[in-house]
Amino acid sequence: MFFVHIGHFTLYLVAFVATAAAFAIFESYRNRKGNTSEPPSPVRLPIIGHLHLMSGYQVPYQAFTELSKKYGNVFKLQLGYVKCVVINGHKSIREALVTKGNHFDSRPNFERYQQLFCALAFCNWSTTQKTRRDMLKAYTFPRAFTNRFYTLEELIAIDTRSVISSINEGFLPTKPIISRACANIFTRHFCSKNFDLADETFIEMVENYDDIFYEVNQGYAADFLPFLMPFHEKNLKRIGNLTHRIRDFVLTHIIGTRFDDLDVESEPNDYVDSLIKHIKSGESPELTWDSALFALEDIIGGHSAVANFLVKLFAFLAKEPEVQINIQKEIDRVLGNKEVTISDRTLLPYTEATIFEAIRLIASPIVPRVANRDSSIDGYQIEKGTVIFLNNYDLSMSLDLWDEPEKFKPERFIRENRLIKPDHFLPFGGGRRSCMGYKMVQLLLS
Ligand code: HEM
Repeated sequence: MFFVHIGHFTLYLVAFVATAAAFAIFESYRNRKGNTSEPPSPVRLPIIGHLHLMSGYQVPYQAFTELSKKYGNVFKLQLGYVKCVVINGHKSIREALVTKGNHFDSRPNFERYQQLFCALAFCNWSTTQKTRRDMLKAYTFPRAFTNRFYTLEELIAIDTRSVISSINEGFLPTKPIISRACANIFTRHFCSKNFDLADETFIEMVENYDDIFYEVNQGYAADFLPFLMPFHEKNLKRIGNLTHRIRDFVLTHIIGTRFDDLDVESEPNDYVDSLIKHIKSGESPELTWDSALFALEDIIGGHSAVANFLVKLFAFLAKEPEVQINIQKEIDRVLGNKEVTISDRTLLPYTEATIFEAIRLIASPIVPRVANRDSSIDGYQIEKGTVIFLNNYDLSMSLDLWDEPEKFKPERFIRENRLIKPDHFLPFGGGRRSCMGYKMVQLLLS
């Protein structure tokens, strides 16, 4: 009887071990395709998955950095209904942005973004997106010492003088003045349209953009758990209304009769001309007037990014009197009493380094990507459709990459009186979806 019992027990044990082994083999087979395996992942909760791991941090990217200490550079998170992979570390981030940039060039399809005009930044990669980017390049990356460059230099100088005189007159708070000046530089540069900075309709347009910019930068649990979206309905309606107000402004005060008036044979004067010319001459790929307007609205909205950055830059400088003195000394030494213009940028490495340092510390996130096919990063398998978070915060703040990363030290970007940009400094992303405005940011901020 005892032996019979032992026999049954042994049989159960063998069956259990065999089942467990089969399961383990199945899991490992499921996790391995070729020589890649699935990225590690923390234990997840039902429905919310790993969303709870984001709580207690100012920004999710701080949570990603903490998790990377336990799970390594590439790990998997289930954020509500959305399958995500977080990528940390210079080598892996470069692999996703550059080496396999064409595998990770799509953007997440969050319902909230559909309500905002994110035509350029939140669409998937396509020939239309490539064309829109190519068309923009002439304006966002004006070649040095060309007519377009000098025109931009002149209009930046005019609006900068107006900001300085408003500040000298004690006009406070400064953010609205800076935002309006930046918006006017953008409307003049991309649309050849100058506005009176005190014009009520123009001011309303600038405020609407600022509101939308704030909204785009918020992360909602509802992005990952769409059943929560009804709780945001009122706010989304409000934001939707702002986008309509901006469309009205663009059509009435910027486009007017330009679409009908443009002679397709003529050279485009600005970005609006380029868009209209493309549509009217039926160039390929086809661009609808609606999507062209979205792209235009998106690019005018770039002024909010610059204005918000400038305000943060001034806040850093207010806390760093030493840096202010160094900048002033550099300008006095190099330019004397001459007004600083964008052509002088390269002569002022310390001033440029201050801008880099502020950009590093702000560490704005790289807009999430989506894998457009089954691929891999650092040997880990990434499934098509996975949302990819590239942890730029880690690159900007890592103790391994920067000396005293919490401190504001522009001199870290200078070697032998020359500006240097380390390879791991990627504040504008990289590859085919990199920031379209980074050159303008550098020109405007200097
Ligand atoms: C300090 C200011 C700015 C920062 C830190 C910044 C940073 C970024 C980053 C990290 C991305 C994502 C890149 C990637 O996925 O690899 C991006 C995308 C983009 N940025 Fe900026 N940006 C700034 C200002 C601007 C301005 C002024 C403009 C417009 C003139 C602009 C236009 C764009 C566009 C159109 C995209 C989407 C490109 C695409 O998806 O194809 N940005 N930006």
